[in-house]
Amino acid sequence: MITLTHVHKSFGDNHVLRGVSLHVPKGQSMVIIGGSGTGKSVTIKSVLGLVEPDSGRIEVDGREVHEGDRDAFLARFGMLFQGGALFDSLPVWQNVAFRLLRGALKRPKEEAREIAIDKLRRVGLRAAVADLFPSELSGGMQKRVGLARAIAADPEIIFFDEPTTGLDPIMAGVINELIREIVTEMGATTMTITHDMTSVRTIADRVAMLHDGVIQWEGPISEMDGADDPYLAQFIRGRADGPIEAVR
Ligand SMILES: Nc1ncnc2c1ncn2[C@@H]1O[C@H](COP(=O)(O)OP(=O)(O)OP(=O)(O)O)[C@@H](O)[C@H]1O
Repeated sequence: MITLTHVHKSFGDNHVLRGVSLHVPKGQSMVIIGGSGTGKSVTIKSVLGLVEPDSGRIEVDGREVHEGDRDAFLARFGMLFQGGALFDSLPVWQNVAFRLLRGALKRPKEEAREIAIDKLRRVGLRAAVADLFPSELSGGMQKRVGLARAIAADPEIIFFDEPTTGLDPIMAGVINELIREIVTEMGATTMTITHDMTSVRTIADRVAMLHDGVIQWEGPISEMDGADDPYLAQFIRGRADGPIEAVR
């Protein structure tokens, strides 16, 4: 499980996180929503230890993220980056097996390739795709490859950063369904950032809305539509009128 307690982070005079407290129970899928620039990425980077908070605590399974061995800590995470973030110079299978070919999770090359092909199949891609290069794939296929890479090392914790950005609505739906299935079958603890309300409804067990540097609302997806928080209501219905200032 992941617990953030009163986390603050500023960049110069930009006070982004102003006391974020959030608990992600083990095996649950937490989706973080909120306007552009509200600090969703900064929150996730803080959990990964890529951004150091100015104050507050972040614990994974009761342990401060900055304590202990960094390699062993990062080996527990999988990450699907915004835009796929594949290496153009590497064939697909080496992208998928990237972390199995080096570092704490290193395996023999043949085994790493087999795992990559197995994960590609899991996300609906045939084995022949393994030897293509990312530039030869459509955006939807690249997203699947990114997903296969995120799950390659069977991580306990997975982060999804805008998993459907740039995809058409049907492909976005396919990726959302795939993420939900995989998360359920792996029993992974996940945090997802998205602006896509369809993703929220497909992927989330719980939803947290970040606004003005704090978690404005948090609860199970089943309670989201009926919640009487005016900020949440405005955001999920995409209304220009409400307490959140829309800059036009
Ligand atoms: N390394 C950094 N240095 C300086 N400012 C930063 C840095 N990282 C983030 N910020 C600032 O922190 C704020 C929050 O950024 P963040 O990327 O977390 O927003 P977000 O909620 O993920 O937005 P979006 O939905 O647009 O991706 C922004 O104002 C951004 O400029």
